[in-house]
Amino acid sequence: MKLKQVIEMIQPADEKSMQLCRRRWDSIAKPLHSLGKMEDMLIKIAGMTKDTTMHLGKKALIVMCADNGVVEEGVTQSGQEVTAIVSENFWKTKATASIMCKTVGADIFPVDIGIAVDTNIINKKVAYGTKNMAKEPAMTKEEAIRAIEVGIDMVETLKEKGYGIIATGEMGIGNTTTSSAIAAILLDKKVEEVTGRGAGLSSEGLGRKITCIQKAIQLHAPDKEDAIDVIRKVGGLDIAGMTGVFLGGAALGTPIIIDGFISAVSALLAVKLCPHTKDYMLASHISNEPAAVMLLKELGLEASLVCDMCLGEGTGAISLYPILDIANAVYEGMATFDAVNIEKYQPLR
Ligand SMILES: Cc1cc2ncn([C@H]3O[C@H](COP(=O)(O)O)[C@@H](O)[C@H]3O)c2cc1C
Ligand SMILES: O=C(O)c1cccnc1
Repeated sequence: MKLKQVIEMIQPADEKSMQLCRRRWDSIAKPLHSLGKMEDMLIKIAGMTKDTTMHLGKKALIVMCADNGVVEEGVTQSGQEVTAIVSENFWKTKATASIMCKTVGADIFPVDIGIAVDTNIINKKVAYGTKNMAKEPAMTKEEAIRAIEVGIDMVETLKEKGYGIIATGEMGIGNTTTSSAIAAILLDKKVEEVTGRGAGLSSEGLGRKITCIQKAIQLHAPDKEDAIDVIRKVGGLDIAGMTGVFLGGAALGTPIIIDGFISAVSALLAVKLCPHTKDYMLASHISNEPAAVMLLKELGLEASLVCDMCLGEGTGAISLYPILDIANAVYEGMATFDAVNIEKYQPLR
């Protein structure tokens, strides 16, 4: 589906379904709201799917994998070749996210949306990596839109295959540099406030990373009000792809789980393109990268997990799946106040 068409399709979440879901939670024989965010998440999902019976179907993780030209500026601890190696390991259940997916009963879909070499994962390559944003725009406007549409199409395909909820993830050496650039622009923050060490960068490297991002922003002056302009000048194909996943989920009524810092940047870009997209997002954890909390605040979303993770790949997002399963088991299986014949619990004043 085309981006323009998808943006037109997106509607706010369904209030009626959320009310009914909340009523069901309140009728269950336990203190009101005693499962906290577990209850809130299911209520939000009911609004997304227009279904209070919580038939989520199969669970997926889409990992958008791409290289970033800016790596040649010495802003990462590892070399670019790591992107392809880890991305292919997702298929072999040898990368962290793939092992976690197997454990929680989710299927992983690694997508080559822009790795610098050919790979054996799902081929949706828009380019062999982006250009170096410190010298020229990372990509063209057409490439940015095509990458967003790859994300939209992935959601459409997975929905047709019976997947009812999708976690977002990414793999791309250098993508905390592109993410920090976008965060600085969208949040109107100083680059040093929103830039961290990514995958274990040295202090010297961190200094180079901050200077490089400042240079790129100064060079291209991205228009804060134009998400596509921001993506194309200082973004990445992986970030654009995840932005498309959020938009596709909102258009098709599929809940999409935000992972850490990089995924939250994509989520905010999607909200900039269409504000109602937020209704279809669940925040999972709070990444250790400095901008993660700021992005969730800007999105107006609260994460359920605090695990000090900062890995990416979707590891935080898929950690939410067992929690949702537990919540759903209680929601569907537990007796109501009427059934156990006790008065509804009223909190003491
Ligand atoms: C072996 C390895 C596996 C990873 N899995 C995720 N990332 C994470 O680190 C990268 C971003 O950090 P930076 O911007 O500093 O390169 C992304 O690929 C992200 O998914 C990894 C990084 C490495 C090195
Ligand atoms: O939170 C993230 O998404 C993250 C942080 C560090 C490295 N890679 C990903």
